[in-house]
Amino acid sequence: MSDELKRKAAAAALEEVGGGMRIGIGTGSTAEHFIRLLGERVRGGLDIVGVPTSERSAALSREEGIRLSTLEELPELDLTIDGADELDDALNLIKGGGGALLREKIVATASKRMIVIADSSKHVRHLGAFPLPIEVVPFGLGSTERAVARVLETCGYEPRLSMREGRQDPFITDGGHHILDADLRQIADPNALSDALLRIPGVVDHGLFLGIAACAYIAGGDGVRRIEAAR
Ligand SMILES: O=C[C@H](O)[C@H](O)[C@H](O)COP(=O)(O)O
Repeated sequence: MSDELKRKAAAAALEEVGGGMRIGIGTGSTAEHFIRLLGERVRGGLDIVGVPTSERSAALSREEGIRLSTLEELPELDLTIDGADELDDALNLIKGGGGALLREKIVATASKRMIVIADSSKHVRHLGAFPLPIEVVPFGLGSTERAVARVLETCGYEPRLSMREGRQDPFITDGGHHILDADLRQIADPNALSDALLRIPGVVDHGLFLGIAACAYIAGGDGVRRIEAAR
């Protein structure tokens, strides 16, 4: 069911893709539906070029016959279409459940518009039930973890942190970093938390995408809704 909803959200967002566009290609199970549907359109003659947000999405896009480029060749994109782990009414997001948050944020902010695709279970009143991914450099990991815990406490959260594990242990992102997942339950002030985390030198970025998404296609039992960010 949820997989079918993800496909419906992806199909609705695909309508926004036009010939000649430079498209940021997201990561995750919802984005994979988008990549497959985009591949069908490309094989049907649609001429676009994609910039993938992960090695996984790059591999699938190539299998689908989608022409790929980089932000070095194309520093500005027309549109990025990507999934999310959580989104609220203002279209603030938590991303990074699949570990691709850094490239996803770079690609989304290099785009004129970011469109989120999700099933309705991802649409929440307040962000935070999904653990917030925090990407950290391997050097100084112990100290960075302590600094993150201190920042969480200062911001009023219990510092429930876990090092994400992967096939290699710990998990390694496409950029060669690790991920700390912070179980915050509910994020009261996402902007304050974002600023505080980004002041820690060992933190590369985190999964809060604030004021980045322009619209979302959310698929539920009653169809696909399109929500615009109020700005
Ligand atoms: O790092 C992964 C990405 O941020 C994904 O877009 C996010 O985790 C949502 O993935 P899914 O569509 O599989 O729920």
